[in-house]
Amino acid sequence: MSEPHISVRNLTMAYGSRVIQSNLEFDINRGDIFVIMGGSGCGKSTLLKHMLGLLSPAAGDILYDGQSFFAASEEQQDAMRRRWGITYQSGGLFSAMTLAENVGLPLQLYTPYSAADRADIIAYKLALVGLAGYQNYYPSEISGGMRKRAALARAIALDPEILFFDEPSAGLDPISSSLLDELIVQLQSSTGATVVMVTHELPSIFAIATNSVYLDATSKTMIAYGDPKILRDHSDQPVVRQFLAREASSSATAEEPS
Ligand SMILES: Nc1ncnc2c1ncn2[C@@H]1O[C@H](COP(=O)(O)OP(=O)(O)OP(=O)(O)O)[C@@H](O)[C@H]1O
Repeated sequence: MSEPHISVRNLTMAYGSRVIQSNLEFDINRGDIFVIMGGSGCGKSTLLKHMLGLLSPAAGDILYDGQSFFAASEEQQDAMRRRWGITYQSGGLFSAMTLAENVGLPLQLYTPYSAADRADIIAYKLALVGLAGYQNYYPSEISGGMRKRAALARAIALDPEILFFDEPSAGLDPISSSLLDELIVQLQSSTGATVVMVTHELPSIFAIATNSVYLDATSKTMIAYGDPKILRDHSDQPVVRQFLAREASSSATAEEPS
């Protein structure tokens, strides 16, 4: 079996002396659509920030293709980051820039492409997310679902090997949300990228996740790891089964199950 794309090794995360999660240990394989799950405040975003190298572990490490991120030099870390595409909950588009300028920004910053080549790549990436011809629109002129897709076009501008999402469908209606899910699956299969996402949305979790981890706020560690459909039916942890079997309609507002 090939080396895991991402390995979380004995990771403990803390803010000062307050431990959020400890002893996290799991792998994410190349091409997985991996979901970080758990109740409100359990540490999902904190884990994502560690994976992005924005926070340093209290203990443990995260390996990319077998290489430690936190033991790597700044130069090596930059090279690793260059292979990632990130979309944040808010979308994170620059409101004063057109979609073409937003998607073109990473190309301008990190590639030697000419303006004409960049324009071709921008058109291609916008078409991939269903926004062909929207180059000259500003974020405020398009819908929330379109803004999320534009942010995704920007995230894939540099052909990332890993795509990170923080609550990709937050604030979207169910139809836009399921369109975004379909798009994530399509992009994953056409690019072979590994996808890592934090989400509460059960429909998304069951529609697209190939693997997952469940972080428990009470015991402050992971209590489940695997395909969410299998965990829903067979986890030995009642709290995990309950989390995954709750009514889909309540998923947007669900708090941690007691
Ligand atoms: N910068 C910070 N400094 C101190 N504590 C923080 C900081 N950010 C988050 N926390 C705390 O860490 C815990 C985990 O937060 P985190 O945002 O990672 O959880 P989450 O699972 O993503 O939550 P949610 O599902 O509500 O978004 C929470 O108790 C939160 O209050």
